Amino acid sequence: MSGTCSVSGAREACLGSRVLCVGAGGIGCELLKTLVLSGFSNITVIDMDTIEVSNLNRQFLFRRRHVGQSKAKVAREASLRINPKAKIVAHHANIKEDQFDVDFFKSFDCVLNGLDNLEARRHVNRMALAASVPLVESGTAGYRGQVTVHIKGETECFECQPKPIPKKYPVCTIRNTPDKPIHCIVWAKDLLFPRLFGGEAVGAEAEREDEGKNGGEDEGKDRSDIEVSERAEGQPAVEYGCVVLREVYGDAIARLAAVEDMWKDREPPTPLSSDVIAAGRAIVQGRARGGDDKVPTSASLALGLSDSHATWSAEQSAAVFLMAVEILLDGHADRVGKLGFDKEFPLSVDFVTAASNLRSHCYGIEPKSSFDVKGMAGNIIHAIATTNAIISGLIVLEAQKLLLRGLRQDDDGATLTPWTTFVQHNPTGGRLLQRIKPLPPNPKCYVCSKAQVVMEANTGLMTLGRLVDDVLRKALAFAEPTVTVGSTMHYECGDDLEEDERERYDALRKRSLGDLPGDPIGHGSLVQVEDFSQEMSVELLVCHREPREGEDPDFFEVKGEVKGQDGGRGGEDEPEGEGDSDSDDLCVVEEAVGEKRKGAGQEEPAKRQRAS
Ligand SMILES: Nc1ncnc2c1ncn2[C@@H]1O[C@H](COP(=O)(O)OP(=O)(O)OP(=O)(O)O)[C@@H](O)[C@H]1O
Ligand SMILES: [Zn+2]
Repeated sequence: MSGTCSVSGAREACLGSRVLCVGAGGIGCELLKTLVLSGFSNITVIDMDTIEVSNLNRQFLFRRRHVGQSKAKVAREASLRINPKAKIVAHHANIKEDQFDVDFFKSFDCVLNGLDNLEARRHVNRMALAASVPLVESGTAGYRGQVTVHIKGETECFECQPKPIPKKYPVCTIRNTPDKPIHCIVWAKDLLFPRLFGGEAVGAEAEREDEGKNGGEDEGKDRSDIEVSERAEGQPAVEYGCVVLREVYGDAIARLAAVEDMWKDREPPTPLSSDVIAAGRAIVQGRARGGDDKVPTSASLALGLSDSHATWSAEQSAAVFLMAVEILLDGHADRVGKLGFDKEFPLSVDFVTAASNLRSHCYGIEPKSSFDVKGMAGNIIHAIATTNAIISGLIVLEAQKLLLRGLRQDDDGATLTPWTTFVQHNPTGGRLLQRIKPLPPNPKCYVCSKAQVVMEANTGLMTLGRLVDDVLRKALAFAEPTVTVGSTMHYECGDDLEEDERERYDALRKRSLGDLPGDPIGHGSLVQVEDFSQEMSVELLVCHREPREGEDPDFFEVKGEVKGQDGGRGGEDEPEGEGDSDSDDLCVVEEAVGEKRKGAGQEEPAKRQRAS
């Protein structure tokens, strides 16, 4: 073929292109449907998950009879029914597995993402770069969504811009000075619930302010320090629940309120009155008992509080609290000590709703319904099928342009320009979609431009293990990092290591950077980090410094373009959705926004344009 070809010929070739779809969830299902309806005939789909009942409302390739089956496989069958001529390959697997190596990615003409987590997105970004295959990335959060196009050397990669980090709350706000419902919810979920029913460390949301210390040997140590008596031998669960209420909401809050310094600029909390506790107990004791001995699945339903959108009075909250304590301690005795909050476990939602609302009551904060609490505690942004459908249409449009670009060399390019498109929540000027030109690659990006990464740390304290786990894997998203300084290889991983090598690396992991044999890592060290699975390498410049006052002694800061990705600082924005007039059915907790909207480019267009 010469430099030109007919439009219809190009179109046909475009539709025959090899397309890789990663994810067969909310976006993935819509995407597969749109691809086959548009005539695409050579599709590979990967998803590691099985179908759940909660997927059925929007992942319409799936039916109730498919619950428990592979999403990728069922999505393939359903798409084949739409277009039986298409060739569709399905993998029920994690995209990070070794079988999906760079050669695998090279076998496609474009990659289309319908993922829901940053880790997988970053991995696919690196694989697509290594394979020089264009990537169309997408994400939705409720009514919002975006599609971005990543072409190596031409547009920014997925990791060129720092992504918003998940919101963490200062632990002192959570423990002592809450002023928003979410603070009380995080307290109930991450501190009180584990204290009474779990053996787990506090969850991810209530973090120390001196971040960077979330992991390593200390994990599990940072338990709830809520002081509460143990249940006495033979003590009825409801009586014990009353003791907890008195100690945690009465005595502890009275002690806190007496610390005058704390309340100079804010209202002190009011301890929970014994009347409220007594009224709660009376409601529980007066409830109509069912004839059978079955353990109730829900405390609120057992008390006749069936409207999940209603907010309970303080007395009702006390009743649900006591009821949940009774059912959990007596009905689930075998699991006590191991229970964690789970948005699908109604008793934990009941408990957290009641416990957080009682705390809100003491602090003069508005109460929330169990529906709201479930969303906020479970970090749910309710997915909206229409947004997924719009986004999928846009992905296919961008994919078609990308593929045609390779085929129609006679085109002047104008119609085939890739766009970053945002689906807006509050359309400006009547426009639902807003598009901007993709930015060029960021020369400071360590992923696509090989820029150096600077890490500040206390090299006398930081262990090799922490460097590998928290810096390289977590903050920099390496899958299988190898660490070399000068001529010394300090660390490598992989399944093919000999036993003695593994032992040697395990021993080295415990040593501090400054104490590594051969070429220790100290101020000014240049560390070569390579990941053969991602075909990626970076040079890490280490700057030793002592911790600042009040800082975690084992801090680290990764500087340059990756700042904001170390789970460290920033992100002081107000929680989105909170206080929004339309937040009723859109429970947005910023943790979830951080995760979901990190999807692809996710800043509002106006902000990005200013930045560019
Ligand atoms: N590393 C991965 N490899 C393969 N598939 C992945 C990977 N990470 C995420 N996915 C898939 O991406 C899809 C994302 O879809 P979606 O956001 O609709 O999530 P969901 O789990 O189906 O729904 P929800 O989280 O809202 O209940 C999921 O089906 C998930 O299994
Ligand atoms: Zn980049």
